[in-house]
Amino acid sequence: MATATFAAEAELDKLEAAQRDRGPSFGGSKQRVQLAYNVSVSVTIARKKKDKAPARKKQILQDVAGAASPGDLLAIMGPSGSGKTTLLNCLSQRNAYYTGSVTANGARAARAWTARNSGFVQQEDLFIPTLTPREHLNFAATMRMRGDDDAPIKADEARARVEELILDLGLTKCADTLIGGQGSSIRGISGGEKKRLSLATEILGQPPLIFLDEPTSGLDSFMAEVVVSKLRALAAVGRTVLCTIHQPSSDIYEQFTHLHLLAEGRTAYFGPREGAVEHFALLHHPCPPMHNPADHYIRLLSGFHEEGAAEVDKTVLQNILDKYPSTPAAAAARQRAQSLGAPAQVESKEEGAEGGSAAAEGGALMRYCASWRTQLWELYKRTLLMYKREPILTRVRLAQAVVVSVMVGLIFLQLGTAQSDVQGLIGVLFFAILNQSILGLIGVLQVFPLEMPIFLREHGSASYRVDTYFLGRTLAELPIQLIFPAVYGTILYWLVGLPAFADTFFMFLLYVILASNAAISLGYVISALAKDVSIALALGPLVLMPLIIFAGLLINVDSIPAYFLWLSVFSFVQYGFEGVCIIVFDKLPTLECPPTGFCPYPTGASVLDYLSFHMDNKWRNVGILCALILGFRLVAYLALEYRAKRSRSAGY
Ligand SMILES: Nc1ncnc2c1ncn2[C@@H]1O[C@H](COP(=O)(O)OP(=O)(O)OP(=O)(O)O)[C@@H](O)[C@H]1O
Repeated sequence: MATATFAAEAELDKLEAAQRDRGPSFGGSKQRVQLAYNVSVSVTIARKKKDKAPARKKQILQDVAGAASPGDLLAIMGPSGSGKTTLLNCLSQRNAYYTGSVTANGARAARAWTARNSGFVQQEDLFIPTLTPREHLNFAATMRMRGDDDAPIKADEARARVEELILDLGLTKCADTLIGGQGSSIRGISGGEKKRLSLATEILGQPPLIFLDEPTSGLDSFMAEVVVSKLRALAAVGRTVLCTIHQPSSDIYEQFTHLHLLAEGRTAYFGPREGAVEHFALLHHPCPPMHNPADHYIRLLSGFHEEGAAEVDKTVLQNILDKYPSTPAAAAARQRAQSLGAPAQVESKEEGAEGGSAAAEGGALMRYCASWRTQLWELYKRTLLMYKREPILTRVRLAQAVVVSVMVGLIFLQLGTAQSDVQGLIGVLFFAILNQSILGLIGVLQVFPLEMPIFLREHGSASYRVDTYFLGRTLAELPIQLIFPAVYGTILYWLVGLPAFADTFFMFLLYVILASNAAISLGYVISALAKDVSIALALGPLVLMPLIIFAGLLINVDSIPAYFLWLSVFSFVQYGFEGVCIIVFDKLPTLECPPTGFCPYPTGASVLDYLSFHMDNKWRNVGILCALILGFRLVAYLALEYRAKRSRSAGY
């Protein structure tokens, strides 16, 4: 065992020397982290209503212990379902519901500390598809990089670091190509390039600790080797690198300094890579000559103890797992973990021995690198760029506003003031508000569900706050949300021939814009709460329907049942409709009556009476619409905060 450790250290020395010769490249880490862990995870499987079986606990990880120090490239290996991702999530504090301990340099690794001092490369590559790798990295650098004095890094230094990484990770060729993917029509960069971009994003800030979940998944063997050799180079300059990996090729396997082999949530081996050969030989399962040891171990841990065996034999696996704690490898692992700072006794977070648990910390304040203003500005710019790069949606919405207003304007072309025009006037005023409300609400339903995984990831890695994200995103959309209803309202107003008074026209536009924005704000609430786009699209019309019914046309506002009055309070369609009716009919003091026969609406005021609308509500409705806009937006923001908090404490 000692021989194996020395061999690994000698190899590390060689790599470090090569790295020094090659120049600064990945840059050394300011801090060094020794990680030691001993964790268990269990989940409660809820009782099904049908069968009478009680709820039961499922053990996912059981006393899984190990350690990693600067220079280590630790591979967490095991068959599918063995607990690799769960372990990585515990070590990176993304899973807060473990018992046991994870220490960094001898102290409990708190969640906020880990978020600041580690990079986490997820299995799934998540990027804004309309950005280029260079833009994405520059954004990440501004948000996450700190200088030597712990202050945000200067812009030129950040750019230089981005260029260095682009070069180091072989991204030069695709640096200015749109990333694509994520449901966008842009084809974008390749899977290997995305994986290297993920790695570049996470090591930008030179974190001393790097976690990677299946960094080679979806890559061809050459690209997989390239990625793992980059990880080895990162370890060689003093980083502590831990990754899960399913079944590495022998060349990739040779790059790892340490292994943590898992099966059924238990440790089958922890220690230096070379020591595994000796360990399995000791257990009478030596790796056959000329075999990839990784294949041999995974076969054993999957229960196939002989090459070519068709049936799973769990007794061999149980034997390996049961014997592990009493092997020299386990003793060495315990000694190493203790020397790297693991507590002698495992303490349980659930029992409160660890004080503030990571779960409780989930809601604690994260420390951000960029200032509040910088975050807001960068997020605002990024959203604008996204709209600029995919202009089709914006163009379609503008076309919608123009086409609908022209069409409706032509249907109600130049209405007069005769009794027969009153129905048309009421109808077109209702439609003016209704149409913009529906389009506004539906138009934003997909905003947050589509971006949620990226938002949660970026927020989770302390790139930006929830409020700056929400404000940046919504402020960038504001010009569209003001201009399009204004275009729609202007065309409709003059085609229909509504009273030609400047104040009436501008008040009309104000109501159309405010009602549309109240609907958009409600759309943000649904969008922030919905788990995915389809749920948001199903909820949107459901929520909007009663608000339309209570607008004052389909049912008189005085006839709304008492038990629904609370709901009608939120009907922005009603406030907008009443508002436009007030300003238009106020300017129509007399409506032409037929020479003979019934004349139900001799004046504009009689129309308002019929609708139970009140002149005094003209400015009150403006105020209520503004309050609804702010209120709905506040709720949407709180919904995002809630989701971010849940994701921080539950692990993502
Ligand atoms: N929240 C949960 N509830 C119930 N079972 C869970 C939960 N999370 C994980 N598991 C189970 O725990 C086991 C380990 O899961 P984990 O994702 O860590 O395995 P893995 O080794 O990473 O698998 P793979 O290689 O397939 O990604 C699996 O059987 C999984 O189904």
